[in-house]
Amino acid sequence: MSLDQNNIIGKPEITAPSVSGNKYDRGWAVVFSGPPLRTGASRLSAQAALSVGAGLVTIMGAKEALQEQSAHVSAIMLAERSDDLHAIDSRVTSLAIGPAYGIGERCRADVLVLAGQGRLMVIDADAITAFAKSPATLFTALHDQIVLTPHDGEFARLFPDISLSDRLHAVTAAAQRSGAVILLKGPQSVIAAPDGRIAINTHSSPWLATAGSGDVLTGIICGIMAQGVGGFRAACCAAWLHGDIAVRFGAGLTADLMVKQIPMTLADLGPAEQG
Ligand SMILES: NC(=O)C1=CN([C@@H]2O[C@H](COP(=O)(O)OP(=O)(O)OC[C@H]3O[C@@H](n4cnc5c(N)ncnc54)[C@H](O)[C@@H]3O)[C@@H](O)[C@H]2O)[C@@H](O)CC1
Ligand SMILES: Nc1ncnc2c1ncn2[C@@H]1O[C@H](COP(=O)(O)OP(=O)(O)O)[C@@H](O)[C@H]1O
Repeated sequence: MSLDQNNIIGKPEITAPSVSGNKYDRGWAVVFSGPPLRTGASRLSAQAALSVGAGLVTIMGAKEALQEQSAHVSAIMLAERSDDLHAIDSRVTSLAIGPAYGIGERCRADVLVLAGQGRLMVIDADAITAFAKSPATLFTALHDQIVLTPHDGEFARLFPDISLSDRLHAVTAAAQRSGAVILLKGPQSVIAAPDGRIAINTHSSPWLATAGSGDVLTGIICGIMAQGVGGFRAACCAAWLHGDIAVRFGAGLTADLMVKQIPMTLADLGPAEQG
């Protein structure tokens, strides 16, 4: 990934798997499932994470939710969550929580425990909204390898006093306050890190604005992170790739189709270096 003098994100590079490597070398992403009848969003995230190159992807959730997930996925693994989220396998390299997760106390507790593990992580959707009344509690648990991916409504819930009239300023202030990377979604998504780095993705199309699109973005970030890419860079690369899918596809794009387009988008990033 490159940035020009205006901090506009350029085409990312991908690293090909090593000839002697195995799937664990490409990382292991865990995506948290929503409850029964709300499992689709996390499934989109998990499918995107796998397609973008994570070596393994697990959907973790309650047994009833996994029974629903199991009717739809094959390569993605399913794991029943235990009450103690500290017990997640130490080989897991990235986490994603939020898409259709529910916004109750369980969500807040889970986010805080997971954020405290120091892993690369994406916090999206309900996992943002759940902290609307207590953003400071969330911020105390965050670190600079966590990416928050709010749309404007979610941003206003966490940062009600930060005006979105100047989006670059708003995202910079939010990253500094939260201690995490902020990816503010929109026609031109803006990404800022707590250390002051900032980037803008202009490679996009309005066809990206469709239900579940943000859930796919969350999965792309998590899948890139799984492979060892840090939070800011993973967010920038993912925003470009997500936009590229829509630029190529145009009319009729749906979130399900976005996942299927990921290999085509990656194929055009070559020639890949061997990792
Ligand atoms: N296939 C699925 O299962 C899908 C599940 N989804 C889940 O549905 C839940 C609700 O997500 P939503 O984002 O729809 O709703 P939110 O709960 O975030 O609230 C939507 C409201 O936020 C405000 N808002 C302000 N700016 C906005 C913007 N740029 N985009 C959207 N809303 C904006 C509007 O008042 C809007 O009515 C999340 O858990 C999400 O993950 C959605 O991602 C859609 C697809
Ligand atoms: N007008 C637009 N042009 C380009 N991209 C857009 C536009 N509006 C929204 N997007 C993108 O579409 C995605 C919508 O995500 P989100 O609001 O989380 O939807 P959902 O909750 O349905 O998944 C984001 O990646 C955002 O950047």
